[in-house]
Amino acid sequence: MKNILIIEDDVSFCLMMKTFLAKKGFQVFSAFSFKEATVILNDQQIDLVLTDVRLPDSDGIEILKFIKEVNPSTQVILMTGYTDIKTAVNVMKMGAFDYVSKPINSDELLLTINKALADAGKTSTIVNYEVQVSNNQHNTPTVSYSGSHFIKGKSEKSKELYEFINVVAPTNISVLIIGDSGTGKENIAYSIHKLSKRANKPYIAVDCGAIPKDLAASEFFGHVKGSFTGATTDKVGHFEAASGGTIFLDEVGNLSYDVQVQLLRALQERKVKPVGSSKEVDVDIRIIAATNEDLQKAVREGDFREDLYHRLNEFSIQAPRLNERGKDILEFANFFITQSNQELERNIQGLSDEVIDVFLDYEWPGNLREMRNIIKRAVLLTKTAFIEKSVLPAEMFEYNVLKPVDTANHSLNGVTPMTGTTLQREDLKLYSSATEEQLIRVALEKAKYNKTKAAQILGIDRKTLYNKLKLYDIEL
Ligand SMILES: Nc1ncnc2c1ncn2[C@@H]1O[C@H](COP(=O)(O)OP(=O)(O)OP(=O)(O)O)[C@@H](O)[C@H]1O
Repeated sequence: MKNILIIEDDVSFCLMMKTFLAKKGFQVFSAFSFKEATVILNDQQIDLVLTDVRLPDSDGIEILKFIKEVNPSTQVILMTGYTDIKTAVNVMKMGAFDYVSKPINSDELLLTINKALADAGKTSTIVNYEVQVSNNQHNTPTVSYSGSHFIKGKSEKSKELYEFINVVAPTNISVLIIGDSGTGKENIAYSIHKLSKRANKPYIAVDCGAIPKDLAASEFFGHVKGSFTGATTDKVGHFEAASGGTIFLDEVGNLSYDVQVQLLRALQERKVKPVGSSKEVDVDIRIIAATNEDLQKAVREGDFREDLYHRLNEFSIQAPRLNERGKDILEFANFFITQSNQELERNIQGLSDEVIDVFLDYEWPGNLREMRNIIKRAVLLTKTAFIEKSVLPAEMFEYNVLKPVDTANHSLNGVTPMTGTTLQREDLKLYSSATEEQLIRVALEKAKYNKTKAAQILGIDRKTLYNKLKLYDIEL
């Protein structure tokens, strides 16, 4: 039986989830604060932690750091409202498995938990590579990758991206893929490998954020039996395993300084020495790295070695954000609908016209990963043939209220009504309390602290606004 720890300060919600997961056959522990959680994490062998991103005494980043210190193989899933998506994405960069948006849908949660548990312990993936170029129902060229397919897109940004991929792939030069989380960097790396001369040799993807500092040398270079406590057998490292092929270093900015030194040496000398061994092993690898951090800044601040940076960045590719890919957005949406239909055995036909507008208008801060998650959830909840607005998460509408106002079309004191309608009175009720507080603060700011105007912006009456100011202890 797998052990799950829920960390959530909303007591009734926490208990509700506890009951739900216990019914699904898990052994469930719960904590209402970070402090309580640390006691449980120290005492119990926890397979998966389901945690709110924001707790009274801590936040997602601190929680993840602690968990990874106590037990690096514990999977972490974050629960988040819109205002915390940025934090959730940061925590994912540091090794959390995924995030689920509030309000939580139980089926979606269960799917994510099962996936995380099935994935536990993997810091690298060896991919089977049978590339086929095929056509999906939208006539978009796709490349097969571990049984699923990928879309290239037809927008200018997408064309430019694949031009770069095609140019650099046949060479042996190191590529640094830079881009926000969820933009498809891993897919780009794999496409380069597949189009290279090494296509029939191993492709090994290493999540640098998930490797504990102390084990990094052994993970990369291997070890011999008995070289340290726990080294009960010889182990081949990722470099040796990838020899002849490609190694993909995801989240390369997360490597500790010591490991950066060792990595640089291995890249320069093309030899590695397993921990505890006196023999060096020749390795022939092509290296592709990815980052969603500003590595140049990290270099300036002394956190990332300049020589390694240049070694990795012989050629750089910028992964475009989803909202820069124009009409490709709808192709990606159809692709994820087909994928979710298969996964969930549904038969959703597409997006309603209204949802198409929402999708084209939305910022997609979590890029392709966010779209995949939103569509999976919508496919699960949709009872009709087409996905309607009612099954989209509230954050897709909140986003337009909260995002900076930068075009002339915005009205009503800077609040952007979604798809041409004004923010409805009921809308505020959909939000979780943390988001609601944030919305109120933003509205007040936009209204220059004029309460009547702020109430108008929020679509509530002044009395309700006063009550909420009191509720959230907002002083003006
Ligand atoms: N071209 C594509 N077509 C269809 N799906 C894609 C494509 N590229 C990426 N995806 C999907 O989008 C999601 C995010 O992709 P991926 O993990 O490659 O992003 P990433 O930029 O590496 O993210 P992170 O920075 O968080 O590691 C995955 O579910 C992936 O399957």
